[in-house]
Amino acid sequence: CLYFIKPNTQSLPPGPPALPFFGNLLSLHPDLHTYFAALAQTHGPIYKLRLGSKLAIVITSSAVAREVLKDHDTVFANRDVPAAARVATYGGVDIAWTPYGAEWRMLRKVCTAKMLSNTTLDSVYDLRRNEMRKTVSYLYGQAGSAVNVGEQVFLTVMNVITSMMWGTVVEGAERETLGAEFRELVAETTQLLGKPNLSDFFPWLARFDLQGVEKEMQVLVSRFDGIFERMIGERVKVDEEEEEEEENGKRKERKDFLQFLLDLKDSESGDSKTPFTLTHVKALLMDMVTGGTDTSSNAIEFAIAEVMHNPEIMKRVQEELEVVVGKDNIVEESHIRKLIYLQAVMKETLRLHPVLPLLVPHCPSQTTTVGGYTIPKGSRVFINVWAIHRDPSIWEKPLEFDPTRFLDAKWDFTGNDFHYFPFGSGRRICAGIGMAERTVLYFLATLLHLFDWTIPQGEKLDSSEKFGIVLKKKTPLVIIPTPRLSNPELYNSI
Ligand code: HEM
Repeated sequence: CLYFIKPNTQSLPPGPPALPFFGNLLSLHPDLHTYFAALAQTHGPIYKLRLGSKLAIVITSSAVAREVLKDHDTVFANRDVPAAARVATYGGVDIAWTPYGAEWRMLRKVCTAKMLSNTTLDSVYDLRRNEMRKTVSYLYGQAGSAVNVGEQVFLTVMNVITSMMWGTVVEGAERETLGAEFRELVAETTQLLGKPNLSDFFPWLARFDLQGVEKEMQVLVSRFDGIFERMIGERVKVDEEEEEEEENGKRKERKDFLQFLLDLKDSESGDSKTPFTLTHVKALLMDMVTGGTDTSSNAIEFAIAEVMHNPEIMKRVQEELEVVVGKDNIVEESHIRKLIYLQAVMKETLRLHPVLPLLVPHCPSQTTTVGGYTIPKGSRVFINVWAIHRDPSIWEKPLEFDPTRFLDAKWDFTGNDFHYFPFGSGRRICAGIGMAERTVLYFLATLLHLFDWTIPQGEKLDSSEKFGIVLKKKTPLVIIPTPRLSNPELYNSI
């Protein structure tokens, strides 16, 4: 009898009826995360959609996510690279899009063991601090007027990232111009990456680039590339000029990413089978500017909006800051580990608004059985972490913003618990967790310690979401800062 109720392991998962040729493409809703969650109510924790000739699998349960990201981690540690992403990353040679294998392992190692390791991140704290202080001083000047917080935070995160990349090369006015150019480029790139592209749904049409997405992306990439080339060129020139000083022992020690990557490229110590090339340097820089900016800044924006929504929570955050940091002091990164409640606020923000709500889609390198169904090689697998984070069978009052659920330290960012994994899990887990934690917590702590925030008269606070490659707030958070502390020096201590 058991034989009959066992799912047929040869069958594909269920799914909504599909049209010939287009499949389910025409009924897709732009807010994919909520649309996918609604379909799961009818079709269950694992279902299929036909997007043109591409098979998409949507996973909406903690147990099935575990099968994919843990039990079959190696098989699913691959990507189905969209045409636009391939162009954006020098042919997909960055960390996020490289297939699972030796090259990816080498890039990941460069990134996590060196560039984004705690030791390296500690060593460039000054750069983060400087940028944060500049923003504080700007906000102080804006006291009483409405400020677009997301824009300011994005700008600051972008400046932090670029100064970590090549902080010691670009200074003064050039920094400002470069920052603005990057902002525009990143916005256009993410927008283009999120645009549905026929080339991805009908791969045999890809070579025609019917919507011109690849062509547009190529233009953006050449602009990025121009900047990367210029930075690398300037760095190499300065290096040569300084060779003499080095002989006299006077050469300044540089510790930014660009220097680290260039040294690595030139060193013979790399793995000879998977050499680290100039293209890799550029693709990694690209990952940093596109992957590291929007994600953290949107998380910060959501966190401030949620805390403002809940005055009791704001009070508790500010009380903790007064105890740990004090009223005549500024927040330093060293305070963060003692800000237990604020850490819970970050976790709860990423539960309710995971900024990559469907992770970065995974792709099995061989046909595999998951949840009793066949997932064919090459399908695009979406894991709806957004829906799992709101699953009422896991979370009590899932729609309520309540940081206390994280106070007993039960959940962390390691991806070991498939009830909570905003950074993903397994081999492809986010490569920038340490950096994201530092940035989000340091920024939140500083902004909430130094300022009270109010909504302009007649405006309403809301924390609704708009789907994109990165989940954003539907309406930007435009709010008024009022200095909380009496010592003006705390606001101008650059
Ligand atoms: C709040 C901030 C952030 C969140 C929530 C976040 C989340 C994620 C998620 C969900 C993934 C995909 C995991 C998967 O494939 O299953 C990812 C991948 C990645 N993230 Fe993040 N991220 C954040 C910030 C950052 C930062 C600051 C950096 C670097 C500076 C970064 C670099 C990367 C890279 C390189 C990957 C690709 C990893 C791979 O494919 O091996 N992220 N991130």
